[in-house]
Amino acid sequence: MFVQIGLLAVFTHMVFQHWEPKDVTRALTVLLSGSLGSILFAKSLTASGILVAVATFIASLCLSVVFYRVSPFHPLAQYPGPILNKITQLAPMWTVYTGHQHLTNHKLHAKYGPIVRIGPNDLSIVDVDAVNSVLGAGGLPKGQYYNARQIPNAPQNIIGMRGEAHAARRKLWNRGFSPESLQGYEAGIARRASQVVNKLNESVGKETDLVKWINYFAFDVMGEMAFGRSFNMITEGDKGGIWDTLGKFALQGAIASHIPWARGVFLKVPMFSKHFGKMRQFGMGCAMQRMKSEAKVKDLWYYLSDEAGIEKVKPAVPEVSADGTFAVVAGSDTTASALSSLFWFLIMNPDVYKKVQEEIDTVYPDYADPLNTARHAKLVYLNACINETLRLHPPIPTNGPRQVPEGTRGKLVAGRHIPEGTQVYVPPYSMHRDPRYFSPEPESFIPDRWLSASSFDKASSEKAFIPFSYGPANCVGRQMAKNEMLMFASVLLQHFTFQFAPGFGGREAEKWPERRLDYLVTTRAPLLVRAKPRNT
Ligand code: HEM
Repeated sequence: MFVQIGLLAVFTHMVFQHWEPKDVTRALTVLLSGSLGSILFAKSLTASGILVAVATFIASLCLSVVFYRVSPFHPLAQYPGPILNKITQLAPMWTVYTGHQHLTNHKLHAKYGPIVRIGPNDLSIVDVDAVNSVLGAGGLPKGQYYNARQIPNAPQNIIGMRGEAHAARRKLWNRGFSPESLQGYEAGIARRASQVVNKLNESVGKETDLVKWINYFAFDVMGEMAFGRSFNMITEGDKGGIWDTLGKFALQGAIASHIPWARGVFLKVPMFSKHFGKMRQFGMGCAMQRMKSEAKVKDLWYYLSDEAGIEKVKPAVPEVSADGTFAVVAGSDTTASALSSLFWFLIMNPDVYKKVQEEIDTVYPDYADPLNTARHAKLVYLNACINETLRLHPPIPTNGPRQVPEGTRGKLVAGRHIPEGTQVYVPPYSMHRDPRYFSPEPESFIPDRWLSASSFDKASSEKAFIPFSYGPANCVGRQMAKNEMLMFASVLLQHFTFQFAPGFGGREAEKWPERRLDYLVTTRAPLLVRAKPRNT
């Protein structure tokens, strides 16, 4: 009996392997058929006989999977990695859950080299060649990981789209980030930055959480930019608890991405579906309100819904709503993460802080308007500090994987053959700390390395610098993010001197980066500071 059931398990495994389940129903069907099949070989048709047969089948199936994944027959056998990661997707899922995916994978690269097998069918590649061959035009499409990033039964937003559908949607997005469109958003950014200055003035002499104000700023900016109305978080606080929802949504999305085929079941559990549902409701609410009221400026909705009537077929409202919601998530969490880290680096590095301060005072003399973007090009050192921040603390440290399409003969990446079906990560966090591309002292905050006068090898580092990803699905909002960061940092640095609050300095402040959790976008712990006015 054991031999027959063992063979049945191996056969079932082969079925699984070639027709990997796309949803849980198919997975259960295969499993149930196998279990029922095993009953045919049971010694007796008593309850215990059936139980032994089914248990033997399941145990044999698991063993078959384990042996195959660590065997030389597996297509990724030539790539090194921890044995547990080779065996089960649960290992990378656990790493994601801890929030230290970027740190764990970075250590794995230090141990195993530039290509690591981080999951049974997943590779992480740290090599500048992968930037173009994986992410670039003619590279690889987004992996199945992205299927789980969609809210079930909701229309697709741009992040999960591929190929021509993606290109068509991206055309609408590109219009929303043309130089003219970006100029249209500046007044809103300036208004919100000034509101934060007012709030910090109210907190003078007291400890305040800079991360909170940055979060509120980024969210209000995106509300106005995407839907033509601010969420008024700076003035009224986060009444709907949306930042809490965003954090949980990010964690659950990150975990679900590792089992995209089981997403349907995962999201039937109320604990998990709650936050997806709340985000969807939030987006629909914003969309409904936007449709009722004419926007005073050309917001992102204007471009995404083609209010100008350029397209032959107008985009459907649910799709525009899905993209609008995504814009708020993609644009606020990332920018807020970068700004929080920028201020942390400045306060931690007083010499750098002093140089930035001097530059701000020179570029905006006599209290000239620090929100004047025409002077941004002169903020050379601040720009270098932002680049260095994005290098060491990329807001999307691991990024989502691309996948070698099934039915192809694989893909050559960094001189190695990557078999079909493999998901490939090109993690910014590890790329940005690789001494081959960023030397000397790749782990240190040295903004000068970005200055044109520095002796730093910029040719190789610029190719390896991918905080906004690369290629046709790179960040469409990168210029807006840069404008926002320069405006916000300029105005705050002109008005205040920042120090860590008493009780937050020392070890507490040093440990702050460890509390940046990588759930695709990083979540941040509070950054407690004291803002001292500079009498502007
Ligand atoms: C410092 C701030 C930002 C960083 C570091 C950043 C980073 C990224 C990265 C790494 C990706 C690629 C994600 C992937 O491949 O899965 C991406 C995509 C995207 N980002 Fe950003 N982002 C930032 C700000 C923004 C802003 C302000 C917006 C405005 C709405 C935005 C909108 C988007 C969109 C729509 C995509 C998807 C593009 C596509 O699939 O074609 N991002 N971003």
